[in-house]
Amino acid sequence: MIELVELTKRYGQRLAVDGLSLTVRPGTVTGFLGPNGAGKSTTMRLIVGLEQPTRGTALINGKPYAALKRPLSEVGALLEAKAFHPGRKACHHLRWIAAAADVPAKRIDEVLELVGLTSAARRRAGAFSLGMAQRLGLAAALLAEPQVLILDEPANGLDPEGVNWIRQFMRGYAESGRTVLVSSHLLSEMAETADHLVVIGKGKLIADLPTQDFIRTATKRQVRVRAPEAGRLADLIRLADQQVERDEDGSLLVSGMEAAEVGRLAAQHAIELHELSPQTGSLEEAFLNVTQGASEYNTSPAHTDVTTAGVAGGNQS
Ligand SMILES: Nc1ncnc2c1ncn2[C@@H]1O[C@H](COP(=O)(O)OP(=O)(O)OP(=O)(O)O)[C@@H](O)[C@H]1O
Repeated sequence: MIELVELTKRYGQRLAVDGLSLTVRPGTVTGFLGPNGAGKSTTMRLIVGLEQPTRGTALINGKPYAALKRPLSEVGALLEAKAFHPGRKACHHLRWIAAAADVPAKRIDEVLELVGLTSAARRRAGAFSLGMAQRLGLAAALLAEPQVLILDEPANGLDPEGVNWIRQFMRGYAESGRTVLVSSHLLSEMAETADHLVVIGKGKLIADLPTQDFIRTATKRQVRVRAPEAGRLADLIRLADQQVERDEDGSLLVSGMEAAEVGRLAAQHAIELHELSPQTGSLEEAFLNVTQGASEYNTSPAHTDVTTAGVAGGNQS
């Protein structure tokens, strides 16, 4: 379990983490989300004692990192993919960590096998691709079979097989009763992996709740309806003071009513229905809704102005 109490980190004028209080529980994968610069990596570094808080505390299994007797068997962290000596072979990198953590050498082969790096064990880590470096970092984090796993963007650089593997792995790890905290910008991936979400913006807590609740509360709930007499049904819905819009494919998207209510209304007026389906929003939609205004680095809309773009002196005439 990880507990943060009023955790705060200031760098000069900048409050990177601002009074974060939350608990990351065992048995679940907790996704840690936030726009760029929100303070996710800083929070993770504070948890594992790589930074000192300006104020507040971070506890792992009830203790600050520095007070853990066998830190590597309590918490494994993958924070920086290329945190190894580039000239060292992968197996040698793991050997010194194993020695420091008092882990038997045979465990090195097990973790290399687990992350799919057995065939690269004797290659120099400096020549590894980003995906291979991530796998090696994960192998190091897992050496002492820690109770708590903290992963900062672990899917970064992984190929599709690797992304799928890490998702299954994190789920399995949490199901065995351990704690997993993982940050990621891959929201569709997070929607499938995380049971619970912590969302921060500008260092502050925005949301801390189960993934499905987060999506439900932060997105528009709609019901899609297909009916030959869509126009008549739309009029009845508006008469009931609810909102309805026509989608491009001719179906209706009703807001403010449950599917059963729309079905009842249609039945009362003998309107034939060809589809009646509640629409669930996406994690991406929910994330964008709640982090509006909490993002420091906003971009302009993603379209290209063809009248001026890419043409030096394009507005001369
Ligand atoms: N060592 C440091 N010195 C000064 N400022 C820092 C330092 N580390 C982080 N910051 C600042 O703290 C803020 C939070 O950064 P952090 O890397 O924790 O965000 P993040 O949520 O992990 O972002 P991203 O999604 O881009 O990785 C940023 O404004 C960053 O510039």
